[in-house]
Amino acid sequence: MASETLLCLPIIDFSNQNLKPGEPEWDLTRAHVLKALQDYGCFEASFDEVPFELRKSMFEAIEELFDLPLETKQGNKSQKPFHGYLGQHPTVPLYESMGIDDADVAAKVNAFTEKQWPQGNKSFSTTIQSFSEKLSVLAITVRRMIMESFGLLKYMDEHLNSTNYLLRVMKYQGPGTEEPKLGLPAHMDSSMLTILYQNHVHGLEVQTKDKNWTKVKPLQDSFIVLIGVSFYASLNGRLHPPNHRVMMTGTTTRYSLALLSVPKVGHLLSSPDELVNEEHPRLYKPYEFYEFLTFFNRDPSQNSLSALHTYCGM
Ligand SMILES: O=C(O)CCC(=O)C(=O)O
Ligand SMILES: [Fe+2]
Repeated sequence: MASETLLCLPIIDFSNQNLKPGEPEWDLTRAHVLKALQDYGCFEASFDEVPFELRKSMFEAIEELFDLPLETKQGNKSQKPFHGYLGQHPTVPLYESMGIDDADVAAKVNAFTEKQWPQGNKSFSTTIQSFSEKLSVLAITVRRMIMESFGLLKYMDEHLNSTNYLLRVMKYQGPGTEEPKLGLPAHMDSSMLTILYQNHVHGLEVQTKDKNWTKVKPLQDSFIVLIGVSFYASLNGRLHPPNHRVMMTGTTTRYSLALLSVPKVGHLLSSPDELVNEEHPRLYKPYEFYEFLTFFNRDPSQNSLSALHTYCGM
């Protein structure tokens, strides 16, 4: 379907100092979050806890990483599907990406950095860790608000402790034409929650409920928050993850990053009984995220929700 429309996602401000559970501002913001996720599965977030200088350093760090020789980048391998180096794929020639697991944990980031730069690169590690740690606060806030909205307070700690943070960094080459070319195929994120941040080059498109593909052009300072399939399953289908893709035009390189809240190895995902009733029968049997990802990885071209249904649907 042609991409013609421009989508102005709801913009929600998380910079307010009074944004604390129990405060009126919190309740108001939580209502906006719920409405945006019900309508689109995603929204734009402004969040000034990540300083401007750090955002700038982050793109410099990512560029430096992608400028390394291909063999070095390909050395970034992982047992976990979709975590290591991805790129040089004939169907998505513009796309390259790498994953840094536990990107908010200094020791883990250092280990990644040492593999890429055996001689060391302290500023890369510091930038990645600091950015991820600061941005994870936004992920926690949004997840708290979602859990509260569905009356799941008693599961809050378990939910927040059930994930770690994977940072995926992306590079999309400009195709050198004004005719849009596929940067990243349509998909839903398997994560619990995803927070995207991009340089000045647009390209993200989201499929709305009426099935139209619409361009998302976030403000320069905005993050895009999307709900993932793991949250959909944990909420027994209450919030739907958005289908999204990247389309590229022109000659400028697009850099983007995604901070993914992903279920920890061994954690069993299941929806609380409170969200199961006659109107909402249980959708999935409890499942382990990485076992599902391994199953999904056998045919990543399939829709991840139908893959989940095949894997553990009731
Ligand atoms: O580059 C983007 O803006 C989107 C990336 C994305 O959807 C993903 O990594 O799952
Ligand atoms: Fe995505």
